[in-house]
Amino acid sequence: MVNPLLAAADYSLAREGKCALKNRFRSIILLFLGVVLGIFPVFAAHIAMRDYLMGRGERFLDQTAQRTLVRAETFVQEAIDVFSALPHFRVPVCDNALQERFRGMMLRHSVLHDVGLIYNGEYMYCSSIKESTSFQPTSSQVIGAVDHLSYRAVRDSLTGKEGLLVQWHITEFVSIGGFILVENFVPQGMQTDYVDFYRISMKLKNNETITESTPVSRLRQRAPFYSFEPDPNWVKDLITHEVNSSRYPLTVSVALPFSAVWDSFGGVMRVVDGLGILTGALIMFFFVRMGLRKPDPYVSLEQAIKRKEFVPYYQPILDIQSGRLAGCEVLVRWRKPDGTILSPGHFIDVAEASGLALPMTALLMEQVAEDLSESYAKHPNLKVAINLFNKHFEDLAIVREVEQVFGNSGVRFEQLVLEVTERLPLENLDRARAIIARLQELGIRVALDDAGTGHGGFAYLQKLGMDIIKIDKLFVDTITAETETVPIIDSLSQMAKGMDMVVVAEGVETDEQLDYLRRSGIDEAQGFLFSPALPASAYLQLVGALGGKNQKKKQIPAANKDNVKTVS
Ligand SMILES: Nc1nc2c(ncn2[C@@H]2O[C@H](COP(=O)(O)O[C@H]3[C@@H](O)[C@H](n4cnc5c(=O)[nH]c(N)nc54)O[C@@H]3COP(=O)(O)O)[C@@H](O)[C@H]2O)c(=O)[nH]1
Repeated sequence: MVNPLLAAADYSLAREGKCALKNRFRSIILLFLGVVLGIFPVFAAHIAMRDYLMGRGERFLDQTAQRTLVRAETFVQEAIDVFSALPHFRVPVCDNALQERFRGMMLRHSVLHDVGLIYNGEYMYCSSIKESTSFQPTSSQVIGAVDHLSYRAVRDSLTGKEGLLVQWHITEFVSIGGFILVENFVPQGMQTDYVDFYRISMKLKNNETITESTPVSRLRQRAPFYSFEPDPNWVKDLITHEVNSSRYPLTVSVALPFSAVWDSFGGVMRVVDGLGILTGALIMFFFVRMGLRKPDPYVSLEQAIKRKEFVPYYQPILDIQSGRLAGCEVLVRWRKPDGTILSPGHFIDVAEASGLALPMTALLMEQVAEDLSESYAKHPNLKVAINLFNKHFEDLAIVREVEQVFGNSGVRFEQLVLEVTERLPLENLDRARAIIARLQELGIRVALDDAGTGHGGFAYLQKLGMDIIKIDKLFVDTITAETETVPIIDSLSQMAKGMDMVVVAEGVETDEQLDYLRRSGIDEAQGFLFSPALPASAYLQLVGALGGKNQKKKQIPAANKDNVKTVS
């Protein structure tokens, strides 16, 4: 049969393992987040910059298209203004006077490459330049916005120049024509980052191209004697923008390869990418650090005290001469919100070093009073031992605290034992003595814990005026079946008896140890042989079963055996 009390202790250890697993899971999640969130800024910076550059390219195209269209509209308007000044109500006679007039118009208006009469839309006679100019329509369709006006794309057959022919119709067959050179449409010398990359084309509304200016054609214009190898990439991945004229059947479309915009920002992009990588690395570093960092123990303890997560466990102490339950020692446990139970080894040193041990003890005392009041009021012979820290012996605060907590509780001062460890030296023995004396005045007993392990020894016992001495497990462990004598236990026992002190042995685990201790006259003992530290409910059950005033020989649950142990 498994001892249920030890099973409870095993369960606690299992919970501790579960807690470590949970922390590891948290670290893995944080590391994962670090990697994911760290990569994010690298892409985000790149995409944001791409969008910005795309917008910048589109703005440039829009401006260029608008400027080109305004320029073209101005030219066309100028030609129409010139024609409207002519007497167009009758077919003019091509005489010298008319030719002179056309010549004058052409010279005054640099926009016009030629002006003349057009017959049947085929050629220009009465031209301002020569007797007649023949031209080839490059557009199959004539487009007119107004009845007597029409527009068509043409090329001068003599010079090969492309242009827009604006015609003012006088009769069905005769019209006045103005030949505008489209090379003038495209704004020259635009100072932009992309001047050598964009394509600009002007179309009539029927989609007939009047003119198109490509990076290659512009370069040829600038340096006609060089042979250019057009960059095959310039037509790839084009950003295009189109604007339509509301006055004339004209459309301007501008296109720019995105790579041109991208390349012009190569330096900036490298900086942005670098910043993205840096930010990503910082985020990654932050999360990785968080993932690998253990929570600040001080902060954790402080929060745990506020949330009252420290709870008392009670290890039964037995009178090994009579077999009666003598009381218990309070051993702190950290009950985490997820139910994990941590033993003091995980936090007691930090609590002591940080000073948080004081509020932790205050919290424990309050809970002890709450847990035991009812039961201990019925069993005044039972004691409860509470461990104090060395810092408790620096001022009288502990006396006030004990009075406040237990003064009105069911646990009387006479039932209280306060333990002071010999392991750590007390700073000021006189002050400690005064504090102990005040506690004893109230009826509280004081025990020297871990006796024989520290440097205080006999001096502590004498100077501090202890009531109880607790022999450390270290010495109890040396007792085996073959042991005849353990000098330190025997001498401590004798000395204590001489000073009228009660002797308690700690960490009793075997029958042999129990026999030896009892033979040596040790009064009380605690240890896994009887029971580990128990939660309040289990201890109160035990008190209910064993703690009666007239206890006789009782059965004590064995810790390491399947049967039960009788202490006689
Ligand atoms: N100032 C305070 N110190 C405290 C408090 N609660 C505990 N402690 C000190 O922490 C140390 C570890 O305590 P814990 O893990 O609770 O271990 C105690 C017992 O569970 C253990 N024990 C008891 N019997 C046996 C046994 O038979 N075998 C075995 N292997 N271990 C056993 O010993 C510890 C009790 O030690 P002691 O206090 O010396 O009686 C420990 O130093 C505690 O003192 C607290 O509230 N305040």
